[in-house]
Amino acid sequence: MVQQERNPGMPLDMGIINAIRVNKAATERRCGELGTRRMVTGDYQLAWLMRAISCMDLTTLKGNDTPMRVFRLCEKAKMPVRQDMIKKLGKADLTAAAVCVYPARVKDAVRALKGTGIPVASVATGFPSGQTSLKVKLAEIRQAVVDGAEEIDVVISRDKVALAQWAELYDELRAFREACSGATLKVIMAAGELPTLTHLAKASMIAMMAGADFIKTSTGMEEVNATFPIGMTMVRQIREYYELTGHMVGFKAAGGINDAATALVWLSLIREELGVEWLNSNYFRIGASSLINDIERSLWVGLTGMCAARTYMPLA
Ligand SMILES: O=C[C@H](O)COP(=O)(O)O
Repeated sequence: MVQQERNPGMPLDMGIINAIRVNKAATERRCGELGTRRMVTGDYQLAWLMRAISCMDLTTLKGNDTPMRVFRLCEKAKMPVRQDMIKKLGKADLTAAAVCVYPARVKDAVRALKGTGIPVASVATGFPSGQTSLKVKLAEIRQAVVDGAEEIDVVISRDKVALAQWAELYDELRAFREACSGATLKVIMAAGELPTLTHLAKASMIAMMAGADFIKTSTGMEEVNATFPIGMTMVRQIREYYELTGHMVGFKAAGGINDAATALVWLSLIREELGVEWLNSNYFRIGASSLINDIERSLWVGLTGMCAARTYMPLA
């Protein structure tokens, strides 16, 4: 599909922000319906699992990440599923959407992915807590871009949300967007650390007004990460923003997504709430450090009707 013009953002409109309210009970009720009807099966399921892979930011965010671990992850991003399976699935090739690493590992990933067209995403701005100065946050973004990251996953200042400092939040995100220059800006809401779904919805709208290309649920390190009520709240703001401006903003679900069945529910949430136009890597990502193997095993089961032996396909 043709990619739309990048979201340019818009001036902060407090009238819109003040009017945002989320009905938690209704949101949870709606989420309870997900995955219970109209789920894809058979060949369609295989196609959807492949879609999930092509929308995946393969991630490693560990204190003990080394160039070798990043190299191995990049090899997995280039060939996420065994070659013979890809052939059986009737695909010419299949890759992950991006590889996501800490800033110190960007150069390793850029080197490993050279010539593949797979972008490197760097977390930044004092990930995961964001508890550092604006000056340091901006320097971190700029350095990651200089090192070759094409996508920057920034964290919001949760204190600004808790204190309802909406203008300050907008200004900071605007500055992040400028520091990214041409790189894709993904704004992590760290939703599990925000007081309510209404705060999350307001912060999501502000991120889009400030020019976010994607809004992302979580760092993967909060106590509560990518839940469906969190995702539902965010994608509904994406829909509002689209109706307001005509700009499609992407959505990234991240944190604790580690089985194929859950990944499929995320895909159906996007299809039902935003439409199939969003179901590609320009507008939808799943950030995950341990999902790919379960999807690979599910593809195997779908292709052969048998479970893969531990020795044939690693469990993790
Ligand atoms: O951005 C991606 C997340 O950090 C991944 O979280 P996970 O390790 O729970 O899959």
